[in-house]
Amino acid sequence: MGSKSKTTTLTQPVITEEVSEQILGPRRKQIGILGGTFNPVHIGHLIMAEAVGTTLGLQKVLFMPDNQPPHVDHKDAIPVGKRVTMLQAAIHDNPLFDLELAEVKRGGVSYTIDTMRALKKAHPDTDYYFIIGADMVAYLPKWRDVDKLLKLVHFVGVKRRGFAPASPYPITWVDAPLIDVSSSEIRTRVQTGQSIRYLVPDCVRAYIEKEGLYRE
Ligand SMILES: Nc1ncnc2c1ncn2[C@@H]1O[C@H](COP(=O)(O)OP(=O)(O)OP(=O)(O)O)[C@@H](O)[C@H]1O
Ligand SMILES: O=C(O)c1ccc[n+]([C@@H]2O[C@H](COP(=O)([O-])O)[C@@H](O)[C@H]2O)c1
Repeated sequence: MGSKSKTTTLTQPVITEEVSEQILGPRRKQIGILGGTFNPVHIGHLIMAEAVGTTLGLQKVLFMPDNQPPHVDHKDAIPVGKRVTMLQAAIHDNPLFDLELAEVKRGGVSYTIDTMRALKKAHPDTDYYFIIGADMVAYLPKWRDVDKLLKLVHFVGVKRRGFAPASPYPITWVDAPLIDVSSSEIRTRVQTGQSIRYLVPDCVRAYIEKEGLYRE
């Protein structure tokens, strides 16, 4: 007769999270941030955020619309409120996703270093994973104070057609479905009367139609 092994099933945590934090100090949070102009938000943004959040086991992925992007001519942009409305509608049914309005509230040009300094000061117990497409990875050397920014966030790269997944900086590449969609393509399609069904969530498509966005 072999000896019987005894299995114990724990139905209650041995110590509560509160007690654990008293002993070990505050538990660090792992939060993703997808910054962008979202003019408009499209399925590429949603799929990359879902892939990074679930692959890295992040507690949240925050979608952070910029007020004014640092590197592009902003004349074509629609009012920030409309970009935020579309973003809010697009992410509302995913519990992993949330909106971060720090840059909109601050106003002016949205340099990421300014934003991340403020967020780290407000949430010192959080590790931030700043998610960028391969086009932005290629552009990183031109970001303001990128060396200082690298000490505040982990950069997570997602591949994008036409851009090599390579960088002199320490980037964590996450394998996400390759989605060949861009906001500029959506704007052009609307302007030229082509369908954007399935390229943006239906609520976003309805809003673009109702508000008559991107026709000019
Ligand atoms: N299809 C995609 N695949 C991977 N990354 C993407 C994709 N679309 C956007 N991104 C990334 O998401 C972030 C925010 O992008 P943004 O809001 O500027 O959209 P965009 O499609 O690049 O816009 P535009 O065509 O107007 O330049 C950037 O880091 C960008 O690289
Ligand atoms: O800080 C910078 O110098 C900087 C330069 C280019 C882009 N960014 C950020 O990168 C994110 C994606 O930018 P964009 O223009 O592709 O939407 C967005 O959060 C921008 O604020 C930041």
